[in-house]
Amino acid sequence: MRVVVAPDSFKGSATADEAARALARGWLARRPGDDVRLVPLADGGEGTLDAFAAARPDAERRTVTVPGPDGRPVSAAWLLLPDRTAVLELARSSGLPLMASPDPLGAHTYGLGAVARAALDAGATRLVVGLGGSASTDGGTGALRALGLRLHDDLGRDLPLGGAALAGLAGIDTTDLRPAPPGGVRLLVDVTAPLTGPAGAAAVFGPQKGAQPAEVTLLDTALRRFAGLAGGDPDEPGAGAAGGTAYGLAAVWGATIVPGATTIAGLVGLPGALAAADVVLTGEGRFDETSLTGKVVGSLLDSAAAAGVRVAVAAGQVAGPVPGSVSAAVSLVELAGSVDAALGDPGRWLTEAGALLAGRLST
Ligand SMILES: O=C(O)[C@H](O)CO
Repeated sequence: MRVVVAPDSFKGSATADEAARALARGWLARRPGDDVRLVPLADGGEGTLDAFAAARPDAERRTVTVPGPDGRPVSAAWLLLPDRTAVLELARSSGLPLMASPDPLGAHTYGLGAVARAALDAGATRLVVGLGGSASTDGGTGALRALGLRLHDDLGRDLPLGGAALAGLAGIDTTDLRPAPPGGVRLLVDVTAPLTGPAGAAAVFGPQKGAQPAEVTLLDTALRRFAGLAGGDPDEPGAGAAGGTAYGLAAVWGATIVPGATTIAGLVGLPGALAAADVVLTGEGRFDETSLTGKVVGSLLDSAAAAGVRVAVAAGQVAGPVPGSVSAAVSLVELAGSVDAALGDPGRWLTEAGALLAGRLST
């Protein structure tokens, strides 16, 4: 059988590359004669830079120290390609795992803007920015402020950083905003969520950043206030990515929003790999209905169906009904017996899952 192993990262426990290797090890233990090709994926969130780096060995890797989402310094990597395109990943500078403790109201994206500034200073003429896995719900205002935007209250005072402060926003001043690079800014987004409302950034992703229901309401109101002054299209699919960073960068900096999963899949050669495959083995930390809204596994299900390739899924957890387009699914937590056991040795359980799925798809 010709097998493509194309997982997303298992956030916090295995990179996409580590997951692909472990799944393939298990598969080959059960079916040693198969032709197995590894195509680790990403969707704009964590792992995006690695996916680009693997696909573009000519990229120069740089790092810069910037304020993280809670203000503590972080060292954030980014890539400079020979054509002077810079590739940035928000999760590296402003991601949820960088927080010492959750702060859904105060966490911010200032660090992302500082990385963008460093890339522009280094001569980048075009930016590609992976958005997802953020700690904040600040509409990208932190990033824009690092680039010179001023946000003030009705007394003309600068607002503090963070999403909640936007509830007191009275005016936006772009006088000192650094212009976007001539080649433009492309945002690779990990979700199709709009900025606000029940399917928006605060309602859907606020709770995973620690927001309680009243805080979700406050953040949603704050984002609406920002959108009321910044214009643009808060309903554009993906505007809600990374706590609304996609919206902010699109509305204020003229950035373009594109689906991260399909764009990265194209870049790393997934369509060609699928065309020559019988089975694709994918996976992610949690497989649930949000997986089907622009994430790696959902978009891979669509591509595999179009290519007539069977799909097997290994996920840390499988929640809710498994779609009919999936031939077999395995939960690492069920395999290991508990969340702690699964997280304690992800390589072992991914390998076991690979072997189990090879057995199930043999019939
Ligand atoms: O960062 C976030 O808010 C989620 O990954 C959705 O983009």
